Amino acid sequence: MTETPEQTLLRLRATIDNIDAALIFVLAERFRATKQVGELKADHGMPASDPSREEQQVARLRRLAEQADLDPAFAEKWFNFVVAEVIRHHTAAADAR
Ligand SMILES: C=C(O[C@@H]1C=C(C(=O)O)C=C[C@H]1O)C(=O)O
Repeated sequence: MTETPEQTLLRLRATIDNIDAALIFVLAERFRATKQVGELKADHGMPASDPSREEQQVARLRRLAEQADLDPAFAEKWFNFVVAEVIRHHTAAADAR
């Protein structure tokens, strides 16, 4: 029996909801790790940001995005958005010392 368009939409949306949930958990794990990096940096007077590391990460993520058929410019934008928030946290951790 073939699906109706409404059933197809519901099925696809269930997949989207699962993926969104997975992204939230993955992001939470990433921030759990970067929080520890922020505390380490604050404890040892290290700078909040590391532009050369970020450059390497962007190059790697752009390559991965191309392989995955994802727009590399979008991957870079997403990374920069996340890193800006991480650096905000690191700066706040250093200021709190
Ligand atoms: C997490 C770090 O701090 C900053 C945040 C990064 C990130 O979120 O990937 C990368 C480099 C740094 O600007 C780090 O230095 O590794």
